Amino acid sequence: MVKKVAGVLGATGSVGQRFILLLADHPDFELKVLGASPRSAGKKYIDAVNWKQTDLLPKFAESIIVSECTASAFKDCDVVFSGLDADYAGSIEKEFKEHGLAVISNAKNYRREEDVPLVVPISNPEHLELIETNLAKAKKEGKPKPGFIVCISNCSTAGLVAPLKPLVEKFGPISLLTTTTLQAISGAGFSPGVPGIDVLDNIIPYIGGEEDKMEWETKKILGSLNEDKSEIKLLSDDEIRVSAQCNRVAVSDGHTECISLKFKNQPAPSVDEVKQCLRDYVCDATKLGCHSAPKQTIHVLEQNDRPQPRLDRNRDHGYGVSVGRIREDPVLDFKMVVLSHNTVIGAAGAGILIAEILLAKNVI
Ligand SMILES: NC(=O)C1=CN([C@@H]2O[C@H](COP(=O)(O)OP(=O)(O)OC[C@H]3O[C@@H](n4cnc5c(N)ncnc54)[C@H](OP(=O)(O)O)[C@@H]3O)[C@@H](O)[C@H]2O)C=CC1
Ligand SMILES: N[C@@H](CC(=O)OP(=O)(O)O)C(=O)O
Repeated sequence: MVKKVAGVLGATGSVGQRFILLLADHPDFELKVLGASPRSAGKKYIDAVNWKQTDLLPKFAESIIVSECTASAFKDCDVVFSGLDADYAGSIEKEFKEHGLAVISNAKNYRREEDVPLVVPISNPEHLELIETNLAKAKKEGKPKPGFIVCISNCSTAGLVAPLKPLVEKFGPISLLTTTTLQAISGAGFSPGVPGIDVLDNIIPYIGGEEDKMEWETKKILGSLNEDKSEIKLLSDDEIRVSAQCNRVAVSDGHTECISLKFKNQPAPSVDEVKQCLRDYVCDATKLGCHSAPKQTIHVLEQNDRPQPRLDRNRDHGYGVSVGRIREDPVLDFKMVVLSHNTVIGAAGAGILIAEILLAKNVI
């Protein structure tokens, strides 16, 4: 198969660097165009980037000349992944969409737009049907293939919804949900990033905007498409109440979340039924045979002291989510600890898995 041409916006950042690692030797995509700020544009990637990954910079990327983030520089791309700073993503991604490009974005700017799917690929890939509906409509009207934006969720939201989706599918709605996060420093990006003096020997009990994003995005991701697949109906505050508290901790990669939940339907299932439901869940990307899809979507861990970021974040190459300490909660029904790799299934990996799903459906 001829590989699709891919580009990465924000290629020098925390998410951008992860895209480069995950797209090296990818069977479906060939990464040809890298974009970053005017400070980096015109330089060889190796000279523009401050590489911070524990894996070495892949050779193929070293000598690519960094482009400015303009649609003309990316015009030959079948898909453009964005890891842009949100201060700049809004206008750049809009221009790309208007030029007919397919953009899969990590930035928050368009997540709340009605015609933009907000997708965690292991949880709600069906929301991508919104894009298919728009493309079919344009085709029927004899218009050229339109560009589009798909948004990836906030990285903590991705970990949160991963166990919720199978539970809701099997046991019905969740009415109350609380989460307390312990978030890795790579989540704060590299420009400038969290200063060592702030985070070492410390916990920072505030991440700007994060709690609101988790509380809102969960309602869109768990919402459903209307009958003609043209709109996503968010869950209302009456259907689910979500409360998030977010903390930054001195972990390099991997967001941990302590969650508690209550089902609407009572009596609630047993702990064993909850565990079995999570173990049995197979995400659509795995069923479709997507290259990066996790073999096991949710890893249910039985050891009392797991999951731990350093030990568990790379399960299924970071595309799988770990859930441990599943037990009854004396206030709500259950509590558990969830761990997800914030720059893989919470960011770049999610973008690649979305692209693989869109490719399987002939959208890109
Ligand atoms: N890190 C994470 O775990 C997650 C991040 N996100 C989101 O993904 C996006 C990227 O995050 P992250 O990688 O952490 O951020 P970084 O700060 O590490 O990287 C930002 C990128 O944006 C580029 N940039 C900055 N200014 C401009 C400009 N004027 N024009 C074009 N490009 C510019 C930078 O290029 P240069 O190096 O040249 O300055 C860099 O490549 C953000 O929107 C973030 O909120 C979402 C989920 C998880
Ligand atoms: N705020 C997240 C990462 C992020 O940038 O999220 P968002 O794309 O929702 O702003 C973190 O600090 O770990």
